[in-house]
Amino acid sequence: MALSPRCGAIRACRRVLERAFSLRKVHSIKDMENTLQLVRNIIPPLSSTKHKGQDGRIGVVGGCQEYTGAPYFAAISALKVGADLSHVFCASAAAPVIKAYSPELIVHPVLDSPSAVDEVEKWLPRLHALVVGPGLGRDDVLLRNVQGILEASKARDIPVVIDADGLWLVAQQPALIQGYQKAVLTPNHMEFSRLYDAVLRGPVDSDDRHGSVLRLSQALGNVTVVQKGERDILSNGQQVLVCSQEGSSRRCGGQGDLLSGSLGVLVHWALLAGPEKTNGSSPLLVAAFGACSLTRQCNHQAFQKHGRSTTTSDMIAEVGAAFRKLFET
Ligand SMILES: NC(=O)C1=CN([C@@H]2O[C@H](COP(=O)(O)OP(=O)(O)OC[C@H]3O[C@@H](n4cnc5c(N)ncnc54)[C@H](O)[C@@H]3O)[C@@H](O)[C@H]2O)[C@@H](O)CC1
Ligand SMILES: Nc1ncnc2c1ncn2[C@@H]1O[C@H](COP(=O)(O)OP(=O)(O)OP(=O)(O)O)[C@@H](O)[C@H]1O
Ligand SMILES: [Mg+2]
Repeated sequence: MALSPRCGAIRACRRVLERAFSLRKVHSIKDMENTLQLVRNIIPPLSSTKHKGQDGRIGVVGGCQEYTGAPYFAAISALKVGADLSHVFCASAAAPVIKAYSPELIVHPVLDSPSAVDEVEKWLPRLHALVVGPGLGRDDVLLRNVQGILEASKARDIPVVIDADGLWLVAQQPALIQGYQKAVLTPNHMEFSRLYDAVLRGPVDSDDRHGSVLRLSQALGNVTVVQKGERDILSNGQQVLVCSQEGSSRRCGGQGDLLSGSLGVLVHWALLAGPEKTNGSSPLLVAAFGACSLTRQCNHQAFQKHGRSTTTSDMIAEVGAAFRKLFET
């Protein structure tokens, strides 16, 4: 349908206003430092009176025949950031491989079983957060099971970070997370375009990344969205944050898995701390800002040592030092 000139002008005017609105929210270095302080506020103190599990029991749902690295990266990152226990719920073919990478992960070969939803549901009361999607693949049986796991998690009010092929599922069925206030989506460039197109029925305006993230979050009922990229743009439909922590130009696969695994723990910590500790800001946005900053700092530090040969394993080896530098200053 052709637009009347008046309608076109109104639309252009709206664009300018929206852009100005989102640009106002661009984070200055001072804002970045203030937000990092909020992340510091949500980190639970280490204490000799705590028992195993109190600082986080995280579940990663993903891992199939093709992809075993992604769920490993996410689950080990959760542990390295400070969770006490990290579970992986994966397809049976992936389980021995993931177990062999690390004795520190608890690996459940259940995702392709006919009773997958029940098997995972048994563990849900013991989990603080789920990270859904790293290395999940797009097999229909697995996706159907993950749909059931997401529904069961929502029914129990468990926070969920949705990444990678979990976002593929959400793009097919946005209703799955519509309005769920404890969901955080972490799309890369492609995943964001797919989601945006599915939910808003049109292409992303590449000149207006802030507005696009804001609109997607709003259209999903204020679900928190983290668009990863040269700068990470984060929104809960009300506020837009930008994370431009220095990283590097090295773009090896698996960095997003480090981010989603870290975020699983930080989401749990942020919700436990509550808005008093985040100065009224959304705890989930603060957690997401923390995970983005940490991932980029790991990338920066690993690149200093390894240059072009940097891999995600090198970044994971930097989690402890990067965490101290950003959050324990
Ligand atoms: N070692 C592993 O097991 C890994 C497995 N992975 C898994 O691989 C599966 C597919 O993930 P993909 O991320 O490939 O998802 P997609 O299949 O949606 O592909 C994303 C595509 O977007 C492209 N892209 C990324 N950023 C871009 C940008 N800024 N501009 C233009 N193009 C851009 C990438 O080159 C890639 O081809 C997921 O299950 C994921 O978890 C990845 O996490 C990487 C590591
Ligand atoms: N151009 C860039 N410059 C600097 N950092 C970037 C750039 N693109 C992505 N990143 C950072 O890399 C991390 C992972 O983002 P990326 O877009 O690679 O995710 P992904 O494609 O999901 O990764 P994965 O390979 O794990 O699936 C994020 O912390 C993001 O901030
Ligand atoms: Mg990814």
